[in-house]
Amino acid sequence: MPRFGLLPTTRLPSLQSKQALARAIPLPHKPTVIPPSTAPLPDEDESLRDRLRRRRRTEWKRRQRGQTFLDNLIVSVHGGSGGDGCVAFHREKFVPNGPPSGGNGGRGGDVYIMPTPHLTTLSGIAKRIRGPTGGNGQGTWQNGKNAEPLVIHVPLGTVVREIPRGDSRRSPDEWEAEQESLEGLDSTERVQKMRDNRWVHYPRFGETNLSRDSFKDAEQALYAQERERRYLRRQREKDYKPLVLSMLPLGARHREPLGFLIASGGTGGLGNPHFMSQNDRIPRFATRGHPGERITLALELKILADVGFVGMPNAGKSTLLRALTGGRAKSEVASYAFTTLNPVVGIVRVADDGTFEGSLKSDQVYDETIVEEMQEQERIERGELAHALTRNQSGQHGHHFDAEETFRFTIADNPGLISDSSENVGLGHSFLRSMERSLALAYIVDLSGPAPWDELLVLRAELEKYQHGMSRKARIVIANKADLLGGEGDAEAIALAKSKLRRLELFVQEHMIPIGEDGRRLEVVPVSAKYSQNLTRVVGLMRGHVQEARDRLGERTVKELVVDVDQSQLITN
Ligand SMILES: Nc1nc2c(ncn2[C@@H]2O[C@H](COP(=O)(O)OP(=O)(O)OP(=O)(O)O)[C@@H](O)[C@H]2O)c(=O)[nH]1
Ligand SMILES: [Mg+2]
Repeated sequence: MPRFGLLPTTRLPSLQSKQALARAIPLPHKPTVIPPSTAPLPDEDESLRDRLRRRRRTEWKRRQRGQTFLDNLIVSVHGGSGGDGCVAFHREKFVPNGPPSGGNGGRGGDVYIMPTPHLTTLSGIAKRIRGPTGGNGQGTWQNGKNAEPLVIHVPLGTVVREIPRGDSRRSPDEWEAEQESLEGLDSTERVQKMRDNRWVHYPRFGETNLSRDSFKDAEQALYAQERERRYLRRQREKDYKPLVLSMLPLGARHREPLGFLIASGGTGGLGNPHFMSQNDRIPRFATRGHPGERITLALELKILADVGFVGMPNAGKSTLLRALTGGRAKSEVASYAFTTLNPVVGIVRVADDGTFEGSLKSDQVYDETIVEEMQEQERIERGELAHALTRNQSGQHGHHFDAEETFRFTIADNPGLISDSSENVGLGHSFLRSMERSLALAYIVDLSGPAPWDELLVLRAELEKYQHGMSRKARIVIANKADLLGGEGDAEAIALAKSKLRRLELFVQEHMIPIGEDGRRLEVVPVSAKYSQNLTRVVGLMRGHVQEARDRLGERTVKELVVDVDQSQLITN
């Protein structure tokens, strides 16, 4: 017996509040196996404090008026310098003049860039990034330690470009930096400084070394190597292509666990045994570590989601994203406005028969994040998760769907748009820039609100104010929270709900711009994101629109949008 007449399936708990819901959903319980925990459950105060904390963060973000959504950043990256080689001689009882025994320096840390799904903005990335320095060599042939690599985590959809020579935003590379540091010095001082940068001498032997032939030969060889390295590096710069870190959400596996190498660390210096020769049995010099590669990158966050959600705050965009991705996309859900502060991208995986990953768990309720966290905490307290299998182990999710999946598209859940967002009210609209290239947009409105049709007008106006013609990308109107209509299932309430939906449909037919030349109107789909109802229809429609847009764009443009990462190695070592 349906509780309301708009949606096909029902069986909803009758709920007045989130606390009631937490009690209403029976959780499997094993009291005989695990004794009840004495740890206190999260109480009302705690949840209130948490809620306040989250709200304060939102308020702060609002005061920034969208400026903290950083989608362009120039970063100067230095690979770590190599460690210095060591000048030492072996000392042992009864061996008065032991052989040279200085160890080599360790390699400097390489710097990698890695697309990471849970990041949504570039604002956490430092503008100057330096890999760790390698360890210095030590006596008794002890080589210095190689430094750990450093990984820069960036959001998916980040485009990485090297800033070319001649651009004022570019920082000097390792050779240019040295030249700058020598400016204003006379020629003797320059030579002296360059030697200091390259050589380590045995104490009090600096002067003597300079006059020895073995040192002069070694110095010449070192400069020749440097020239060759610089030549190869400059050659390689010509082949740099932008690296688009966006293929990965579409399921590509990481080739390298650390991401993509962007700046190699410098090699370590050589210890004094390396310079032993016929002419010099006791070399009293060693080389310093080489500086790491320096590169200036322009990072641009271009979220290349196929479908972008456009809706007012609290319409349920984040809940819908979570329901469509089977809970994989972690977008925060709460009952206050502007919960989502940055766009979040999720992947919808669809099988041939129209089922999608999110529809595998039919009775799943996607509630507010805080409620879900409380429920999870309760389960942990009861010890239920102690032996729980992971999602992949239990086969409910993930690889299990791989065989059935025939189509996938990405969705971007955006912050709420309100009237005058274009005047930078609310969170502003800077995030829309990341959606300009979405293939389609979906309006999300709250069907339980007093006038969902007015929401549509505001949303369309804001899109148009941002970019003329942008609202033409809208393909579908999702009328969410349909479960709140229909009262207790009485005929009168159902009739009312139906007439409200009908009114919304009529409004869309009369006032919203038709899609394409054939005059097709936006389709209105009533859903309940929270209880995953009627979502198969939404997925079916979105799939059609994405497919259509991809076909229309043609092969060439799609390739431009999604550059194959394999072909665009930024560094070709
Ligand atoms: N009853 C019901 N409540 C829903 C549904 N979808 C979302 N909600 C609730 O609506 C509130 C807002 O949901 P969100 O998903 O955070 O909304 P949003 O559009 O992402 O909001 P912002 O991020 O602030 O723009 C939460 O309290 C949700 O639990 C639904 O289908 N039915
Ligand atoms: Mg949200």
